[in-house]
Amino acid sequence: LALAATACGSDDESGGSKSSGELSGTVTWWDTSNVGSEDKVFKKIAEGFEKKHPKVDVKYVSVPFGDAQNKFKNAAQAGSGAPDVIRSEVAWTPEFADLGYLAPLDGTAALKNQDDFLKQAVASTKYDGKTYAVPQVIDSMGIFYNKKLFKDAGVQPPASIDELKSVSEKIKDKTGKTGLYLRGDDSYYFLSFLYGEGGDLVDAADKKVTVDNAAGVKAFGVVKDLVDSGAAKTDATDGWENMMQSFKNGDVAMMINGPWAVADTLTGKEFSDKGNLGISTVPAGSAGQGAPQGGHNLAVYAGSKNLDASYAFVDYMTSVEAQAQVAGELNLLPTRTSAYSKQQAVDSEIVQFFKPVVETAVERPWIPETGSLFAPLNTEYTNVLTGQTTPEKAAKATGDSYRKLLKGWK
Ligand SMILES: C[C@H]1O[C@H](O[C@H]2[C@H](O)[C@@H](O)[C@@H](O[C@H]3[C@H](O)[C@@H](O)[C@@H](O[C@H]4[C@H](O)[C@@H](O)[C@@H](O)O[C@@H]4CO)O[C@@H]3CO)O[C@@H]2CO)[C@H](O)[C@H](O)[C@@H]1N[C@H]1C[C@@H](CO)[C@H](O)[C@@H](O)[C@@H]1O
Repeated sequence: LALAATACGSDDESGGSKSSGELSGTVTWWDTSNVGSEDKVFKKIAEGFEKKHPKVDVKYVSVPFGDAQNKFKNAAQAGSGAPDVIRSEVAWTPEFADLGYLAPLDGTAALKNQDDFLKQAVASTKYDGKTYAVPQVIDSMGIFYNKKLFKDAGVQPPASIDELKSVSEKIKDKTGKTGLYLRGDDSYYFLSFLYGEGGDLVDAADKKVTVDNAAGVKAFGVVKDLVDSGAAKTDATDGWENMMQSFKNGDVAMMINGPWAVADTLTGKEFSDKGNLGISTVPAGSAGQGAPQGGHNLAVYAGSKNLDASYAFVDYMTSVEAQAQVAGELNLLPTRTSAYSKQQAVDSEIVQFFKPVVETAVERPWIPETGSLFAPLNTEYTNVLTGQTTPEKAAKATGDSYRKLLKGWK
């Protein structure tokens, strides 16, 4: 890859910047954040970078989350059309790094005060002993609930699957509404149920596929029963839209979701008084309680022609000030410890709720294949919820797919 010589100074061989003068040129940034809610704030912060560096022009490109991973891989592979900076989801980062598409950031201006980052947020940015991204947001999941519906039904947030079912039954009796919207087209929304039965997708330490063990079968049975019993409603497609509309319109009393859903939720008629939005921990299963860890990093494309400005942009967008603003305006979780004591983060009930949740969230193995575990799981999960397959068959089919993906794993 040709190392870029910026307009004012050149990068030395290591990619570190020796340019003494002002940064200049363009930085194209692919942002995957939700359009209409999150994107506005990230754009605003990026404009602050341009004010600080008047000779740099940030080209903001909004790329849907569902398209960005493949779009970036295709562009990087073709060597044309890739952005300078990409918002790289935690599972994409090890894969992009493994493919050589990301610039190592150690020793560059992108990485400042590394010790300030939460260790579980840093984990997905490290690959083969190098740092390939900077953590921007970290997240996990909880039960979002409609306090008015809960009051009308005389119920409290459910702490277990059994309580989830009894609470849903009371809500149905008293208000006619369905208790839970369970997203059916994205198996990330299955993980808290899998962890609740003591299961997991894989055991990376033992290089063992575990999604098809007894706990995995049981977990598929739990979510199937939630739908079959009427405690939850689901859809095989357009899950995000249907879940958000149902909850925002008060058609369901609960959804399991994460901080990235808050800004959009608060635009719903049921939550014009944001005090009506309650949030609680995901229900425990028969073996325990756990929610998944997700989030997003900012990474620099290895073939960027403007590494210096890209490093500076990544540093700026993940700074304490930027993270505090994002916590205040979007209720997203900082990845810097120091950001949690900033007033905007302290004042956010959502951030304060999720802080201990992300500290105990279940981490996935940050290996290049981690992101690829969801496509086969999505198929089986959706088919279980729509009655097209059984928990036993779904677990087995998923396990078989994983053993094809993870060469040599048991
Ligand atoms: C299937 C996909 O499986 C995995 O994704 C996992 C992911 O690894 C999990 O961590 C989890 O992500 C959380 C996330 O952590 C959490 O923050 C939130 O993100 C918010 C943002 O916060 C919000 O700002 C906004 O952006 O919107 C975001 C989304 O709401 O919610 C996410 C969960 O939705 O769950 C993902 C699964 O969804 C793979 O990584 C691929 O993405 C794969 N898709 C490709 C697979 C290709 C081959 O089939 C196919 O050809 C391609 O077309 C498909 O693109």
